[in-house]
Amino acid sequence: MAAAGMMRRSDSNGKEASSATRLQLIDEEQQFSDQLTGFMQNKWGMYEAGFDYDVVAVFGSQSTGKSTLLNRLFGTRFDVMSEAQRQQTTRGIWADRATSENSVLILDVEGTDGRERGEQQDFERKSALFSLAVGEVVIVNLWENMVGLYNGANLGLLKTVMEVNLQLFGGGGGGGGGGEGQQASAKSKTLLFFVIRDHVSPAPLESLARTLRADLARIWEGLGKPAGAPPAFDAYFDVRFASLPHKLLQPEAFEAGARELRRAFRDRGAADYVFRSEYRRRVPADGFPAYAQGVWAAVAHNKDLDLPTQQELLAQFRCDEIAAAALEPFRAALAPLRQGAQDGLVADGLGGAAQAMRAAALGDFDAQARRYHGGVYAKRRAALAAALDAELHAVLVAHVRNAAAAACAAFGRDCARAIGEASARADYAFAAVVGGVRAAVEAAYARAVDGLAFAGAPWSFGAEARQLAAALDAQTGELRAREVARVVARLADDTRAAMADVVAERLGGGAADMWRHVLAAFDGEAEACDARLARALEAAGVEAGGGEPAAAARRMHAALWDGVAGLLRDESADAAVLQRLRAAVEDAFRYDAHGLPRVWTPADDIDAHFAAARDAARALLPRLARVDAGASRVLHAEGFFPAGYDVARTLVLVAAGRQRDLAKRFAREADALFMEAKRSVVATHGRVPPWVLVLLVLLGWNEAMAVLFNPVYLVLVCLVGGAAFVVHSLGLWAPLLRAANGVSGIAGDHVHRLLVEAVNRTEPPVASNPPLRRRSSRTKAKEEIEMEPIGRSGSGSGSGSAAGSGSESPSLQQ
Ligand SMILES: Nc1nc2c(ncn2[C@@H]2O[C@H](COP(=O)(O)OP(=O)(O)OP(=O)(O)O)[C@@H](O)[C@H]2O)c(=O)[nH]1
Repeated sequence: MAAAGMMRRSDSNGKEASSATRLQLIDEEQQFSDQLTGFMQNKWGMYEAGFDYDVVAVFGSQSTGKSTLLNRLFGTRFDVMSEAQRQQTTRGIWADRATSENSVLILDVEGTDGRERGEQQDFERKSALFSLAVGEVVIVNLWENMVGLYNGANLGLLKTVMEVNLQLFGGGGGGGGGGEGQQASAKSKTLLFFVIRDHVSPAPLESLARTLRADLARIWEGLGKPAGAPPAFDAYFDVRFASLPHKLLQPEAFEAGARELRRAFRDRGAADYVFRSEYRRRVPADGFPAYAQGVWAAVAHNKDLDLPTQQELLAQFRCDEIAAAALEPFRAALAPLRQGAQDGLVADGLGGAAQAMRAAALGDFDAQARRYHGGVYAKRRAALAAALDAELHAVLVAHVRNAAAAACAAFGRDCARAIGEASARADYAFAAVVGGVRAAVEAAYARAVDGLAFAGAPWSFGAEARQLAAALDAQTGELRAREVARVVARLADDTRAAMADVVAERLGGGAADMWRHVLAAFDGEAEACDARLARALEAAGVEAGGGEPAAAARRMHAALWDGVAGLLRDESADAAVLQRLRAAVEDAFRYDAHGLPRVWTPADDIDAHFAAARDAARALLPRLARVDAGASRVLHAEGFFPAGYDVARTLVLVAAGRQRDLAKRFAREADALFMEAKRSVVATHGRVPPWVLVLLVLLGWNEAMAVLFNPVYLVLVCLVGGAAFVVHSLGLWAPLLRAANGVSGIAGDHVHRLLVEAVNRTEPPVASNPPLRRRSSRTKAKEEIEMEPIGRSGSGSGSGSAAGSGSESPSLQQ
């Protein structure tokens, strides 16, 4: 288990006071600390450094002053062995940040010779692999007296460093990937910075450096190189040398040398500045914990440490983390937009917001993830973009559909309003009104979807725009059809109104050519309506010459004729037809050729006149019963009506059955007319002869004088005369006579019954001769009048004259 080496007390291990900023990255049990991320974020402040940080490790034999040197150079607080106790202090690998402004991570590696031989070689190799994989500068710390002595430990350490370096960076640079980090790591060089301690001999540093270079060359020559690996030592390493005086014997010189050396590690502007970009491993600081852990995991388990693979794994891990982090604020910002879209709202400026959200998420991702393995970064970025687009597109599509639905609703609503307002105006044009509304709603839709199909987005919403256009086209078609239907209905109403007078006049006249006039008027109206419809269709935006105008014209023709046919049916109702027949027979029978009323005389042949008038009226019935369509230019024209329109059905106004019924009813009414004529002859010419009047005067002279000279009689006569005058003036003679007849009949019957009873009382009844019930002649006549149908004399067609002149007219006999 990893352990943080924080707050160690000097009394427990003989070290100096510990610092809270150092971390035992790899402990004695070779466990990797799980606190590296926390240290980088919170204690060292390096997590956001990107590539702008450096890693330096120190190698060397145990207790050769490595920790002391690091603390001098970088201000770290690594444990330093107490000079009194002289025991190993650094176990595993410790890490701390330099106190300089530059972000420098220092790795204090356990000294060689610190363990048993087998264990030592194993850990030495592992720590070298790890340090070279994550660090760019390796400080090799050694005593001056060890230089040139072919000390086994130092030779072994250098050999190990070169071997693992070849393992890591040999072989042509490892796997590809093309990313920023991958390219850099494949070409990374390592700086071997030899610090010769206790340089007290007169041998100059250059001499010591030459010796060490010769050792390095000899070791390099003896190493087996991977196939394809650059053979030159310089392809992998830069080498620098420095020496420090003896710390105890020359403390001031030591401190001065340490300060000078410190400057080389801190001063970025110095010509000999140690940390150069070509040494960097190009692992982003925020990925360093995962990278270092992955490297150590591979090293600790003796797996092949393939840095490109490690960097790729790191990139995958970190890119996923970064993508997840980038998605969070994106989803938070998208949530209200999604809710609005689900609620059917249309948001303003959604395109800009969507683009900004998408760009922000990708920007957040790019800012961190682009430092990682290029191939992985590109894949993860594409995956992130796809995830963003999927979520964004769902919201945007819903939004676009809301906008389209709103546009359709607004189109229907605004068209109805605009048409209602404009249709009463003289310059009303359907196409212009609807076109204006459509332009407005399409502009509103365009504003709503503006910017939604921004650059880089894999959608265009062209299909939605086409669907909206199709929906608006369909709505326009429906509105246009309603407009045409409205125009057709108006034309039909106008035509019906215009034809009403013509129909009434012509059918009332009943002339033989009445249908020619009626249908000529209809033809004219139809032609006028054709012209009006053509203008209306043009205003409605219906393309001339297509099938639609012709179809509309056919529908209009049907509507026109339906209206007129309805008019004709109204005029062909039973009462109307009877009225026309009655008027016809009256006109012919009652009026002479000059239009003067006839006064019938006994010399007139009433029967013949009546028969002629009745036959003429009867001839009118079949004429009224059916429209003579042959008189029209258009009714039978090809294509005048829609297919399937049954014009023949509309031509029949009075069916055959109705005709027969009407003929009967007309005959009865005509007979009444005939009877009236007959009575008028009797009334007019049935006068008392003059000699009868003279005889009456002579015979009644004495009675007249008696009345005149008797006041009682005179008053009685005056009263009776006055009453008679009143009855005559009021036309009450007929009912009075009927009442008198009734009374007299009843009285007669009563007297007759009394007489029979009296006779029956005086004479025994004769069984063979039952008493006869004799009807009075008056009652019998009355019953005959009531029972004889008045029209019987006239109902016999073809025998009108015989009926008129014979005994079939009881009223005449009376
Ligand atoms: N002679 C000499 N002694 C030194 C020098 N620097 C440090 N020392 C002493 O060497 C001893 C070990 O110092 P450390 O810095 O702990 O050495 P180290 O290599 O880190 O030790 P380990 O971590 O145990 O391997 C201490 O007692 C130091 O005082 C030096 O330059 N010369």
